[in-house]
Amino acid sequence: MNLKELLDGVTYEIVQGRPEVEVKMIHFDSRKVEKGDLFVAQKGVSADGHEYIGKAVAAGAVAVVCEVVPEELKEGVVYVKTANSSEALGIMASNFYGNPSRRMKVVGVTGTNGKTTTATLLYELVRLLGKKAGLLSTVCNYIGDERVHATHTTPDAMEINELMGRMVDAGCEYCFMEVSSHAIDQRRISGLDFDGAIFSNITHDHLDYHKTFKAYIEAKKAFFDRLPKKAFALTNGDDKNGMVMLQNTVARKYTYSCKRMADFNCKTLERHLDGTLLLLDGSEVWTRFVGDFNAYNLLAVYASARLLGFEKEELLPVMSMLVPVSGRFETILSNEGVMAIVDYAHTPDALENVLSTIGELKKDGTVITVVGAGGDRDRTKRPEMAEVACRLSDRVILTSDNPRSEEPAAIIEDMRAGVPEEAESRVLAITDRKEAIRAALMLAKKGDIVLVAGKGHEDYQEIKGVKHHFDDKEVIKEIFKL
Ligand SMILES: CC(=O)N[C@H]1[C@@H](OP(=O)(O)OP(=O)(O)OC[C@H]2O[C@@H](n3ccc(=O)[nH]c3=O)[C@H](O)[C@@H]2O)O[C@H](CO)[C@@H](O)[C@@H]1O[C@H](C)C(=O)N[C@@H](C)C(=O)N[C@H](CCC(=O)O)C(=O)O
Ligand SMILES: Nc1ncnc2c1ncn2[C@@H]1O[C@H](COP(=O)(O)OP(=O)(O)OP(=O)(O)O)[C@@H](O)[C@H]1O
Ligand SMILES: N[C@H](CCC[C@H](N)C(=O)O)C(=O)O
Ligand SMILES: [Mg+2]
Repeated sequence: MNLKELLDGVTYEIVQGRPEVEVKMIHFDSRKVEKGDLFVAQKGVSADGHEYIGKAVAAGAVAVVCEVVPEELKEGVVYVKTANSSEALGIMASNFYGNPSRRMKVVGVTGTNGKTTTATLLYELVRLLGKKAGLLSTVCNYIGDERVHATHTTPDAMEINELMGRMVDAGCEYCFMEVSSHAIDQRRISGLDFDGAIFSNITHDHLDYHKTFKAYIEAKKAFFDRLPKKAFALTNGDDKNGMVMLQNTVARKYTYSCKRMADFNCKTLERHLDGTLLLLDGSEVWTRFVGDFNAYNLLAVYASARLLGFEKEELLPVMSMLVPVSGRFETILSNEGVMAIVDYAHTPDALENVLSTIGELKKDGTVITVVGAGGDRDRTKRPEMAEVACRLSDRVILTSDNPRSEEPAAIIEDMRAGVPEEAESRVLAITDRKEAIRAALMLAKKGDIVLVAGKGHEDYQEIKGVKHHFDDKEVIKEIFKL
């Protein structure tokens, strides 16, 4: 494709050369550039791509898109200046792959918690209704039935469009995707043609990246601000910041709520450990999901499907067929009657929701929580997570999550700061996650519940740059001898 076609929709200025040059591939990492490629220089968190323009050109780049043009220009290379390279990259990535998002109904889900659940259930729902669909999510990406390994919650702009292009080729009519706040801020989604956006909730997370809660809200809101008129903007009316998302959008605005008047409503009628009876849009529906927070996810799924044009009568029976996503409130019962629950709760709010749910549903017996916090991520959530765990469980074992580049013991110390004095005797710290899980399961007696939180579906533990195989469910089954 030639550079001029690629730049369609981008505001730019040609500083040197002619835009008719043929481009083989687009890269934003100089280390991947080969002869005939285009290099896009963007400012990142730890580096600035502009410093690698020389390397990219030396590797054979025929064109460079950047915000600041280098002082020395190499002859024969086209230099393009634009105000925001990441924004330009999104648009060019879409053009490069033939704008696949315009050829499907694309719905994005944003929010601190519930993105994977909501996006995955929408994907499952339309497939149960006989439609072909794709999914971009934390756990796994899907092109119809085909699984594609996921490295991010929202992939980079090139990968998004490459995957969407394959979805279109496979005949997918729908694409559901998680939209992380990092992705919005880094413009990984710019250039995409959305048909709908869903906001689940916003609570404490990612302050390492966004710095303030206000900036975190603004990042999420920017997704709604940039929606086209034809799209629906569906927000959680019960979240404190739900209406903020709709303030400046030109999209069609809708709300969902379990507590007040809204366009779509739901009420929990009965709570059980194996499911929940809901009053959804005025009709009783049995669902295989546990926890009031899942009523919100299911309501968002139902409302979105209605806004995509599906009828209530065809939707309700299928809502009962949906099953939980891997690593979200998954229960494993031992032969001795101890129940382990694996859940991906890795924020204070998620932990609070899951533990409150367990508290409401358990009969007698105690609750033991095994929890850690990720390294190289928001430090300020660590003591809050420990506080919630202590408040809502009888015993707590603090352990490692993905320490990444940090010292596991130091992360546990950060968590310890949130342990109230009264709870100290109920808290243990065991750095080795497997030993921590083993200790909790050994302490538990018949009727007790052990929550293993934070890693859910993950099948690895990242320590100092190396991903070691680790799977909470596998470990539990091994210790339970199942
Ligand atoms: C903090 C963050 O989000 N970083 C993402 C970002 O990288 P970065 O900004 O650190 O890049 P950088 O290293 O500063 O480099 C800046 C630029 O120079 C280029 N460069 C760099 C070195 C070089 O030799 N040559 C070169 O050209 C880089 O390619 C880049 O374009 O852009 C990269 C490419 O898109 C991402 O892979 C990377 O994700 C990192 C690995 C990551 O861990 N991200 C997490 C925090 C994340 O994105 N999480 C969210 C989910 C969060 C949630 O809601 O739970 C997600 O969507 O997955
Ligand atoms: N609607 C919700 N509100 C609050 N907590 C939720 C909600 N849905 C799920 N949770 C909790 O959050 C955890 C993560 O859920 P899920 O994977 O759906 O969220 P996510 O937004 O995709 O997370 P990530 O940011 O890591 O991609 C669940 O295991 C559960 O503990
Ligand atoms: N998408 C989230 C996942 C966190 C999962 C938890 N296990 C951790 O490693 O902190 C993040 O990158 O912040
Ligand atoms: Mg997710």
